[in-house]
Amino acid sequence: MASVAKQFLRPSTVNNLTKLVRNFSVTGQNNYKVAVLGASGGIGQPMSLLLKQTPAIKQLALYDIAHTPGVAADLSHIDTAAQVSGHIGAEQLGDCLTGSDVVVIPAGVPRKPGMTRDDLFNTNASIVADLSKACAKYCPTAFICIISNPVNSTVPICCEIYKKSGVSDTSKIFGVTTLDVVRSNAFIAEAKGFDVSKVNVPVIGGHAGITIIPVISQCSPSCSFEQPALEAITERIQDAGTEVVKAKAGAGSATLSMAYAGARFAASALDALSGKDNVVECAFIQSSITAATYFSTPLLLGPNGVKKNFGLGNLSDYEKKLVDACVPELQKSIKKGEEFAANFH
Ligand SMILES: NC(=O)c1ccc[n+]([C@@H]2O[C@H](COP(=O)([O-])OP(=O)(O)OC[C@H]3O[C@@H](n4cnc5c(N)ncnc54)[C@H](O)[C@@H]3O)[C@@H](O)[C@H]2O)c1
Ligand SMILES: O=C(O)C[C@H](O)C(=O)O
Repeated sequence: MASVAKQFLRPSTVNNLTKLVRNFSVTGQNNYKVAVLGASGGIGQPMSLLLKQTPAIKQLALYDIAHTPGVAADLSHIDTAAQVSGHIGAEQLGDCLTGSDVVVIPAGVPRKPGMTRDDLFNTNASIVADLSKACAKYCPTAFICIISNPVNSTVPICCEIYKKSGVSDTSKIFGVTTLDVVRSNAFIAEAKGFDVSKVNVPVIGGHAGITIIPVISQCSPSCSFEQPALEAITERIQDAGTEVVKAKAGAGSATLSMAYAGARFAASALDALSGKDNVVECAFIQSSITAATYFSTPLLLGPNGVKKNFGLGNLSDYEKKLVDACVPELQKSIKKGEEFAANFH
């Protein structure tokens, strides 16, 4: 199989706001409705700011259980085309979602020091299940971009809730693992002295600890590390979320970098919807690539979701060992999500 790196074109979205706006000024018509669920949060607010500046968006619908009228009023004063609406509380969720083409979901609580992402499950599982049920009802054909942790369980929850709601097509439900790609690009560019805007590292697996697998052997431009350095940078990427949680010392987890990564993935979804070619992102989706029924790999996105799953590509022996260790961990998280959804009403 040809190396994914050759097929894994740098996503159409880019590494700074100006290019992001220019990128959509070229390809995006002012056509689409994007909803953000959890829009008042640490991720939701900066991500909504970035989305407000995307010409392809004609309506930006902001939903939360608190503060959304203020966030919407604030953003609506920005002189860009997207019309902003604020929606607060369950009775306004339907209006927020109806007609949405892309829904981004950062709703839920973040980690504090000493917690794992799985420790968030008891709180965030029901939040994501409720919001998934509403998406299945009001915008069943939208791209659903789940940020809320634990992603390795919340994406299966969303898919199962869709099926329970009578929506069999779950092919546009994505776990947003873009921050792992963004981090890998940044850390490797720094280590190798590369121009970071030209670095692309596929990240496969899931979004927690050892399930995060940067495929450095497929890095573009190509690079290599001695084994100790390779293990060190791999572990830094796997633990990067915890690095931020510790640095924030109880004030939460990554928000600004996630807002950037979430806006990038949403912009790629809009690119795909508009029919742009070569829209490639890694995301956590239902998958038959490994024994885990959900797995993140590089995906070619199109108007109907995934056009092509590039799979694992050629892995090094080290990366194959990482995948072997990842799969049972993923299977446990997936099962936990599916069992929750089965009992959710
Ligand atoms: N996928 C990733 O790479 C990634 C990266 C960073 C953070 N996260 C996750 O994103 C989530 C949000 O993090 P944050 O820092 O923005 O948290 P935050 O607490 O700052 O914001 C969360 C927002 O969700 C809202 N909310 C809570 N329940 C809701 C509901 N039922 N409906 C709608 N909105 C609701 C809250 O009011 C709040 O505004 C966390 O679960 C965090 O772990 C994921
Ligand atoms: O680490 C966290 O809890 C948030 C997020 O998953 C991250 O990777 O930053």
